[in-house]
Amino acid sequence: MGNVPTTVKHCLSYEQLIQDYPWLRRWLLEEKTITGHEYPDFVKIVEVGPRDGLQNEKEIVPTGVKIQLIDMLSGTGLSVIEATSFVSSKWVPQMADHTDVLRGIRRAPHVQYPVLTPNMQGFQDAVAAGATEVAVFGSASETFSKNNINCSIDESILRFEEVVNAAKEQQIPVRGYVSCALGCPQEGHIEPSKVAKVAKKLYEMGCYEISLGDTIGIGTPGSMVQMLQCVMKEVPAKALAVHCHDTYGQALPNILTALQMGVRVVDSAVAGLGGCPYAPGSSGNVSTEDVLYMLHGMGIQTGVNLAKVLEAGDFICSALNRQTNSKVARARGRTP
Ligand SMILES: CC(C)(COP(=O)([O-])OP(=O)([O-])OC[C@H]1O[C@@H](n2cnc3c(N)ncnc32)[C@H](O)[C@@H]1OP(=O)([O-])[O-])[C@@H](O)C(=O)NCCC(=O)NCCSC(=O)C[C@@](C)(O)CC(=O)[O-]
Repeated sequence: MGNVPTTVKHCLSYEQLIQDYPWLRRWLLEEKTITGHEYPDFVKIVEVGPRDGLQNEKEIVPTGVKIQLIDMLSGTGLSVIEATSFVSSKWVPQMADHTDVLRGIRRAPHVQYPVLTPNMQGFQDAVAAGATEVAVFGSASETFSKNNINCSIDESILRFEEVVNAAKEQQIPVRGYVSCALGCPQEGHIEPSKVAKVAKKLYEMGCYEISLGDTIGIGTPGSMVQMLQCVMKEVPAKALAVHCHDTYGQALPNILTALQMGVRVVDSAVAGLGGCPYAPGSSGNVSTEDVLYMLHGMGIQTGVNLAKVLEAGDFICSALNRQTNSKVARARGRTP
């Protein structure tokens, strides 16, 4: 059953309410719609805090802290926790301990722990460290591709094909990212057709899910609609995820818009950690706590326990000696 405002609940019985308000009855019982939009019963959350959240930290975060964070998140009901990246430590020093992190975590049976692998070297190192799921990460912006992974978009596609083919042989699922889906820190506006082109290539080569990244958090529901309309001509909604940074405070409306359009997977980071080292000005990911609060408030299930995610957020904020970026955590007085 959906949520009925508590103030209203106290005045009238639930039965009385749904009898008196046909629109409410329709929403709660029949159409599962809110103001005319269809929403899913369940949304999958992909927790990216340990990777996207921590990769930009200036001070090296102790490996033990990363492991403890992932272990705490494993007990929250999350089914996917992106653990680390097998990238060059010269490019991203914070992820240099990828092997120790992956080997150190206590894997929960129901949880996948994907890791980023930009090329065959990363893929081989990841598999040697015990990775059972990997992610390749491309971009819709030429400049960002060059800055982030030191190659053009076309070159990156060739590299990813190698990774995906090798992964297929070992039955390792591959997720694909398209960065700069709503704008680029260097090029500004990115045509939706460019996003769709890269998304299509990743999907056709065998990525089971394509995560569309608003890397610098610049999008609005308007640009999200335009981009998704274009991408959905090439990749089915069921294979798409949205990955929103909250630089301009647009992440939740953008996610809501994506859900209205049929997206069922949302990336987020505990405590709103994050920022991309190659995207100046990008702030944290949308916080997992805030996404859960919104979804649960709409009667959408996630299987994730908000209270336990708040505890993991307390832990990492204390370890980093910083305030949470989660509005829900702040509203609940959880500033370490
Ligand atoms: C892709 C490379 C490696 C190319 O880097 P490169 O310098 O072009 O690599 P190369 O092939 O020319 O090799 C140069 C050296 O790097 C080594 N190397 C080569 N590959 C690897 C590897 N996998 N792991 C470790 N070392 C590696 C290689 O062995 C060699 O070592 P040397 O002989 O000089 O000692 C580099 O550009 C890189 O590591 N980039 C990673 C950037 C990154 O992690 N960015 C953040 C993640 S993306 C993101 O955050 C966006 C996302 C996904 O969240 C979505 C969104 O928000 O939109």
